[in-house]
Parts: sequence; C-alpha cells; structure tokens
Amino acid sequence: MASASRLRAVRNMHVRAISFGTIPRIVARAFRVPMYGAGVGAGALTYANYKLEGVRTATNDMLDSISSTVHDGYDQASSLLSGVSSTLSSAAGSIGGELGTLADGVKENTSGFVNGFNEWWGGVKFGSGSTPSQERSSTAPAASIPPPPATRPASNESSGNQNGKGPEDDGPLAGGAAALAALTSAYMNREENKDEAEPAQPQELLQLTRKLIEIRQVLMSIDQSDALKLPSIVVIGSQSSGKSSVLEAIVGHEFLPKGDNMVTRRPIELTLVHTPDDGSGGPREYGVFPGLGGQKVTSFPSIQRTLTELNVAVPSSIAVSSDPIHLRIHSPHVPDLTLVDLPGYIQISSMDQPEELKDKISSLCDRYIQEPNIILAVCSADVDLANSAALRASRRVDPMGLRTIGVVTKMDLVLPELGASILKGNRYPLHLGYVGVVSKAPKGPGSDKIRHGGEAPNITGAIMRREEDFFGGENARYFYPPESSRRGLGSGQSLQGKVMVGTDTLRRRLMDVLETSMSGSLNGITNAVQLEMEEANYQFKVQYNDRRITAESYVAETIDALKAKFKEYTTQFTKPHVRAKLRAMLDDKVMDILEQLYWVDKRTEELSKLADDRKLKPEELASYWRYKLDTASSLLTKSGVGRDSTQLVAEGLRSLIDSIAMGEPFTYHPGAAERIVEFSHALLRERLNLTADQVENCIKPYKYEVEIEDREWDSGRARAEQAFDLEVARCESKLAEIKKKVGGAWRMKGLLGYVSDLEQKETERARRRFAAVNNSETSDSTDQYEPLDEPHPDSYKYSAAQLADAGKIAALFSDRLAVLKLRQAALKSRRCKMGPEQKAFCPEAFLSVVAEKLAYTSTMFINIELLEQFFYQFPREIDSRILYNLDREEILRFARENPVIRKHLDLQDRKDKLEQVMRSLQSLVNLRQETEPRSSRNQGLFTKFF
Ligand SMILES: Nc1nc2c(ncn2[C@@H]2O[C@H](COP(=O)(O)OP(=O)(O)OP(=O)(O)O)[C@@H](O)[C@H]2O)c(=O)[nH]1
Repeated sequence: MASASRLRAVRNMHVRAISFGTIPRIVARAFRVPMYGAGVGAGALTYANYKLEGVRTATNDMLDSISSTVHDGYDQASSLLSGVSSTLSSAAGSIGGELGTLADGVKENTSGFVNGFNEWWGGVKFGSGSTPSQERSSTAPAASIPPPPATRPASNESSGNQNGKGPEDDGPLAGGAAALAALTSAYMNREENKDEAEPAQPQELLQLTRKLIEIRQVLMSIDQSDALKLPSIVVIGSQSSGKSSVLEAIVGHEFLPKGDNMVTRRPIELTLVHTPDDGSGGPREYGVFPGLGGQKVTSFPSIQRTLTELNVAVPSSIAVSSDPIHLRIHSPHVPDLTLVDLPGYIQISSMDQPEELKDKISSLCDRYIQEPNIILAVCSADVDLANSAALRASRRVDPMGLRTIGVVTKMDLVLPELGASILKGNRYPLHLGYVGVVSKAPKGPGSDKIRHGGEAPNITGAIMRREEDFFGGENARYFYPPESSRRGLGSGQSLQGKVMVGTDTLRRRLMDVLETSMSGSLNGITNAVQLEMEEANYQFKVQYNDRRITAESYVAETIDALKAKFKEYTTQFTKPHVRAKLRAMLDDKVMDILEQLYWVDKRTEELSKLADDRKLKPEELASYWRYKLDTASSLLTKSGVGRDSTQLVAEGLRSLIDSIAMGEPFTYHPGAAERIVEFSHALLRERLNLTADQVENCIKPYKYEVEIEDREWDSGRARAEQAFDLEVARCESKLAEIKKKVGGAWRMKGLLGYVSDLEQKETERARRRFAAVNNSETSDSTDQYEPLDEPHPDSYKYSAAQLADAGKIAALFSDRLAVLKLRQAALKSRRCKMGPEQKAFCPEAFLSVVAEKLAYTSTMFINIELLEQFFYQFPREIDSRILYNLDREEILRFARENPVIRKHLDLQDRKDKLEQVMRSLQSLVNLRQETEPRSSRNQGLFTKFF
C-alpha cells in the first residue's frame, strides 16, 4: 500500500489544478443705485437716515477731498498731516458756502438735498475720488455712539450749537455741522426705537463687498494663488487681548471657542453674509460650515461647540495648525465681511506646549497678514502699545500702517483720558486709525438661557449700551470733542485728533475699509482672472478638445463598461465550455480511480491477458473484475459530483468577477470593487447549495445503472485512449528528466538496480525483524544482521538518501509507464472495440463514458440553476446596488477617485468658475464705469485716507 500512496503522489504531480485558466485577469453691488440718487419713500425716518448718510458722506468726503488736495501738494503722508492746517482752513472757507447750501437743502426736502448735494458734488475738487461707496466715509463716531447729553443737540437745537450761535454765526461749515447734528438726533431717535439687537445697517451699503466676497469664495475654491486673492480682514493680537470678544461683538453672538488652554489652534476663516429677513419664517441667523457638509446650524452655542471641537482636535503636540476652519454666518444683523481669527501671540510656551509654539503662531499670523489683507491689530488698552505683538507684526509687513486698523479693547479698564490719548494714535500712527471698544460680552439672563440649551440672544444691543455708558456721560468730553474742537478741525487741528469709539463704529469702519480695498483690487483681480481663464480655456482645448464630462456621465459609462465586460466574459460560460471544464475535472477523477483500483493492482496484467482471450465471454470473467468495475463506477458517481461541479463553475464565476473588480477602472474605486465582489459572492452563495442539490438529484440514476449505447462507448473509448496517451507522455517525459539528471541511460539503469537491491534488502530486514520478534532466543538478532548498504557508483556525487529518493521516483515512473502501456494496448484491443458489454475488460472506456454522462447532465442543470440566474441578476444588482444607490455626493466622490477623471473635472470646474467669476467681475467693472466720474476710477484703497 505504501507503494500505492507513493504512486498517488506521483500521479498528483501530474494532476493539473482544474481552473478556468482562460478567465482574464482583469476579470456680488448690483451696484446699488448710488445712494445719493436712491429712491426715498420709506418715510421720514428712513429719509432722515439717508440724509444723514449723505451729509455725513459729504462732510467726510469734503475732508477727504481737502486732504487729497493737500496730498497733491505734499508727497509724504506725514507732511500732509502736519501741514494740513493752513490748507484746510482755506479749503474749508472755499467750500463752506456750498456745504451750508447743502445743509439747508437737507432741511428742506429730498430733492433739495439731492440738488444741494449735487451742487456740492460739482463744486468740490475730487482729487482722490473713487467708487460711490469709496466717497462715503464711515469715520463719523457720532453716527454710531450717540453724543453725550451735554453735547447731544436736541432736535429743537438743531439750528444752534454749543455756543448758542446759529450756524450762520460760525460760518457755513458750522451750519453744515448743525444740520448734521439735527439729523444725527433724528437718526439716533430712530435708532433708539429700533430693535436693540439690530445695529444701524445701511442696506444700500456693501453690495460691491458682497459680490466680491462671493467672488472671493469662488476663487478660493479653485485656487490659492496670490494673484487670485481678494482681501480679507485678519485679526491678530496677543492672547487674551480680546480678539474673540471683538469678533463676537461684531457678529452679535458668542460663538468662538473659549477656554484657558489655547483653544484657538486653527485659523477661523469667517465670512459674514448680511441676509435680510425674507419673512419666510426660516432661520434669521445661522452658521454654515462648508467643510462639514454645509448644513445650517441655527444655534450659536452649537457653532461654538463645533468650533471648539475642531480646534481641540489639533493634538497638543502640534498645538497650532495652519489648516483653516471655514465658517459662514448669515444674519440680518451682520455686515458683509470676511474676517480671519487667528491664534493669539504668546510670550512663552507652557509646559505642555511645544517650545517652538511662539514661532509657529508668529509665522502662521505672518502668512495671513500679507497683502492684500487688512490687518486688525487688537491691543488691550491696559497694556502699553509698545508691547503690542500685533502692532509689531503689522509694522513688519505694513511699516506705513496703510492697511492696519488698530482696535483698542478693554477701554473700560483704563482712565478715559488715557484711553482717548491711545486712540489718537500719536505714538504709533496708523492711517486707518484706532477704534476703542468695550466689547466684553455681557453676562445676564441670556447666559443662563444658553447654559440651559436655549437660544442665545443677540448681544449687540447690550454691548452698545455698555459702550454708550462708558464713552458717554462724564467721559464724553474725552471721546467727543466739543463742537468748537470739531470746528477746530477746520482751524488747523490734526485729523489725528479725531477718535473713533464703539463696536458699531468699528463695524462700519471695517465695512468701509474692506469695500474700498476690494474695490481697489477690482481691476487687478479682473486682469488676473482674465489671464487664468484664458490659460484654463487653452488647456481644456489642448488636453480634452473641449470635451465636457460630468461625474454622472462617468459613473454611467463605468457601469456600462462593467456590464459589457461581464457580458463578454460570460462567453466562457457557454454550455460546451462548462461541459469541457467539468469533463476535465471528472477525467481527473477517473484517473485517480483507475490508479487506486487498477494500476497498483498486480493482477491488472492478468486482466490485460484475459482481454486477449477471444473465447472468454464477458459473463465468464471472474467476478473479481466485475466487482472492481462496480466499485470504480460507484467511486465516480458517488464522489459528490453535484457539489464539486457546481463549486467549480461558481469558482469560475467568482474569479471572473474578481478579475473585473480588480481591473481598471476599479483599481481607482476600491469601495465599489468591494461592493461588487461582496454582492456577487453573496449571489453565488445563495445559488450554490440549491444548484448542487439539483445536480446531485439528476445524476442519481447513474449511481445505480448506466446504460451505454455503442456510439457512446466508441467515443468514451477514444477519449480514454487520448487520456492514456497523455498520461504515458507525461511519464516518459518525467523519466527522461530523471535520466538526464542522473547522467544517461546506463546510469539510470544502475540507479534502478540499486533501488531494487535496496528494496530487496529492506524486505529482508523486515523479514528478519519479524522472525526475531517471534523468536525470543534471538532477541538481540536485530543487531546481528549485517549492514546491507553498499556504496553506489554515484554515491560520491549524491548522498545515499538523495540517490534513494531519485531512484525510487524513477522506479515508480517506470512501473507506472509499464502498466499504462499495458492498458493502452488493451484499450486498442479488438475486445474493447466490441462494445459496452466488454466494460469489465475495459474499465477505462466505461468510466470515460460515465464521466461524459455526468458532465453533460451537470452542465445542463448548472446552466439553468446557476448561470442563467446569475447572468440575469448580476447586471440588475449593479444598477440597484451601485448606480441607483449613489447620491450626488457619492457620485462626485466616485468620479474623483479616478485621477484621470479628477484632473479633467478639476480643469473643467476651474474653467467654468473662472468664466463665472469673469462675468461677475466684468459686470462690476462695467457698472462702476457707468456710475463713476471718469477721474475717480481706478483708485486704490488708501487714496481716500490721505
Ligand atoms: N473688561 C473688559 N474685558 C474684556 C473686554 N474684551 C474682552 N475682555 C475679556 O478679556 C478676556 C479675553 O478676551 P477674549 O476675547 O477671549 O480674548 P482673545 O484675544 O480672543 O483670547 P485668545 O483667543 O485666548 O487669544 C475675556 O475674559 C474677556 O471677557 C473689554 O472690552 N473689557
């Protein structure tokens, strides 16, 4: 039997793994009608508001104009500021009459105002005009913080002033101021009657800013290059200087991360979108995190929580990340602004912070304070400005202070006279000036509400009241210079003597500066976008021949291609193909059975001789051989053919699907590939048992009786012959291989003799051992037998064990070849050709016929129960589980997984967005050209501030 198992090992060396080797491997302002010409009809208060704005604008524009005139005469800003007084008084005299006319006109009616304004407009030299909004000034503190009672003119005092003189007494400029005061009073009364929470929000303002903010967002989504950057306001300051409080005061809600352990770890890019209440009942105020799915977050405490989580997610070992958090806040109470909150400058790192943290924060801030951004340098009033990290940083990049606004927080913590002197900016002058605020969020019933999960109230009103209390009353004399001082402006006081206070003033200041800055960037950005757009169009033409694609079309094409590939490969599963595969599997089984029952049986030679006996009738053949044939037939039919054949076909299908899922383009879509494999395998699992049972049932009859026709016998015998030819050829080639290895025929012969001797000696040893065990007297006889091993001529080249192994294998192949040739001859004998009744003489032919019948029947049922079902269901499952199951986001993600498609989509998207931005910019440029005097075009940001 040892020999039998060795022979099986030899046979298995020839058994090719049954596999489907042929399965491929790849199985913006609607430029508001200029406010001066805007329709006025919304009632006296609105009307007064307009006038106030107009007069305020006119007054400030006059000053700007004067300063521009002065500027024309002086090269340096510092010379302007020191030399302005004489020029200013003469300039004031020359335009005072016009302003008086204007103020009178204001008192009369709207058209009077417009006419007066137009007169003034025409009369004043615009050395530095710019957009209508640029000509507007927001630097009038009186508009935001009501003048103190002592100085606040009552409405019936509107024609008077502090000295009890009429406007005429003090000249036209004072007259204008009186008109301004009267309107201020009316305006403030109106403001006081308004919803506390709602700050003064000139609805006509900032359309340009809004459009450019929209454009900025589009540009940011396609390019981070400096050429395509529009300005933003960057908030810098030392830790705890009050940056967050200022931003929250502007927004009107507490929403920024708070905590002791440096909770601002990432830049927060904040876009405020003024969204008037549309009366639809939807949320009036909400935040949107574009990076987190773009859902509306209507609760400011939730926004705060999200921001805190996103910040503290930065590991303390890194402490600061440059990856910005984008947040949009929509509210009827916010202006259109873009702001960036940055981590506060620190002096020294604490124990749990990296040592280089100070430098990291500094370089992060440095990246943001580059042009064209506006720097909001937040300094605490109770800390000497000389120690302000924010001012130091801004000076490095903006030495002239042309794009830096100083915000002095915590004004309540210093004496008012000290606070006012800081705001005058004499020590560290900034052209955009300093604004003093008291922006600490009030604690009150609102806080409790938040703590209990309620909606947070708007804090703007409370902050404004607190600021009014602080900057008004007794302290007003420091922050609101008396009228004589204001007039003093005209008699030579420095512009720097003006102080700006209050969060609302700051808000307006920011709106104005940002708008002016944006407006100044208009031409530059338009040119840059034009260039980028042309380049993108060119690339799109060259690379893709203007062929547009969509993520949806890519998904659809991919699915179609998948189905087509699947269909193509299914041709390998036609019935003849499947039958051939099953036949190959069963033929292999037949060989195993023959080997097991015949080839290792010494009497097989005898069977071959009996076949030559012409007189011997089949029924006369010894029952031994007939019984052997029945056993062989049972082994074949009862070997689990149903399961094995179904498994084989299912494996083929699995390999097919796997090869498709692993091939292009699914190499880019591992998620989809996994899903395809998953559901297809599940489908196969579902069908496997059912099909196997069906097949097993259908082949059941063959387990008991196999009827064979002559025709079937002939082809069975022919196939058996072929199988034997192949087996003989394999044995011969194997022997030739060994012969070559050992060094030729005679050496081979010697080796076989050597092995034969060894076997004989082994047999002798076994015999002696057996005798020794049976005979106690010769108990030590195992040691007595002489050593039988004799050296082989090749033993100097190979070890005895190697020689023995090679020899044994050679002997096995040699024996196998002998028996195969014997049976080959029998198959070709006359008896075997006679027909199926000779089956006991020719078991090879009989088993071949049975294998063919099993393969045929199995194929038929596998085709019906497995293949047809799978081929029908697979394409439908692809549709339902992949195509129809993807939402828009998933489709986009799927398409972008393919780098080729991603590149195509990115360029197409870039081209489209640049074209869209270009259209918006072009309409803004056109509108500006239509609405502006030729001389006032193309002015930069800072011209008006000189
Ligand atoms: N008295 C007073 N306290 C203020 C004022 N503004 C802010 N604070 C307080 O100053 C502390 C720091 O204010 P924040 O706004 O958190 O300062 P910050 O610069 O954002 O701090 P970091 O984000 O840690 O850098 C808080 O306790 C505020 O309540 C103010 O105008 N007056």
